[in-house]
Amino acid sequence: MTDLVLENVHVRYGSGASAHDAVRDVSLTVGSGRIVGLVGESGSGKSTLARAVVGLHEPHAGRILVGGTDVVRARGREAAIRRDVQMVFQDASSSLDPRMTVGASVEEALAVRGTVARGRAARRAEVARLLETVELDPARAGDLPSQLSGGQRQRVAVARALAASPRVLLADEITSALDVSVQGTVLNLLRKVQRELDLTVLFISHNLAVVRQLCDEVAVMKDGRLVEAGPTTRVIDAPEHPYTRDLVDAVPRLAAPVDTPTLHRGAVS
Ligand SMILES: Nc1ncnc2c1ncn2[C@@H]1O[C@H](COP(=O)(O)OP(=O)(O)OP(=O)(O)O)[C@@H](O)[C@H]1O
Repeated sequence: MTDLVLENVHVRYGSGASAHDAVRDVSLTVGSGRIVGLVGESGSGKSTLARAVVGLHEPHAGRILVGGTDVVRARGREAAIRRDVQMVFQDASSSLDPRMTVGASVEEALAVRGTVARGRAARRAEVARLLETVELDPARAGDLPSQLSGGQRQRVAVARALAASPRVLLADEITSALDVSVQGTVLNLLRKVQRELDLTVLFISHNLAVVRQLCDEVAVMKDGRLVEAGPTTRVIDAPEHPYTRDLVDAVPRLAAPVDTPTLHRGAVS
């Protein structure tokens, strides 16, 4: 059981006159095994917040707790805590080494994170298992990223994140670089692994229709601050903050709930 708790988190870029507070006093809880959507217009601070959680930015103030442990203080000291939180980015093309095969890339994630240290055969078996988990044929392990589709590359990125056996996954616009036709399959995969592994997920997205289908709760950011958070249906169907209302009104289909055709709420494909 691992929850992610943000307490009064501030993240500042630069210093002095050029200082810019990209995240201001954000407090948010992602309950264990829950999926919380983080929405807000471009530049509102969503990625900065997620990057602070995985240690790519140092918070200027506040606490970030994973399963009750302050990860900012523990960082650099406890590899196990670092492994607990993994992030998948928007563009798998830039996060995968183009010269490295898919299998080597996943194996590297295992090796760097120390998940499997027992010889090559064990690592290869673990790579095959991870590829199967993300529904990629292990026979593709010898392929280069350029031989895969965008959706398949994103599956490899998910497999690399899962190599660390994380308890918390941050997904930052993981489908926005993909064709609409494959977005649903990647989202279904995310839901499948979230359920199978009981992951705690912070799901950053511009797409409120997807957030409505996927997320238990939603948090709304504007200018670095959290302006509203709550159960997804409540926030989308009865927004309290005018900014949330504007976001919802900008997506006419949200006015009446609809099924997103490629995303299956009940059965996991
Ligand atoms: N490395 C950086 N140095 C300085 N400022 C930055 C840096 N990265 C982001 N910012 C600024 O911080 C603010 C928040 O940016 P951030 O990327 O976190 O927003 P976002 O909500 O994730 O936007 P998007 O949806 O476009 O990804 C913006 O004003 C942005 O210009």
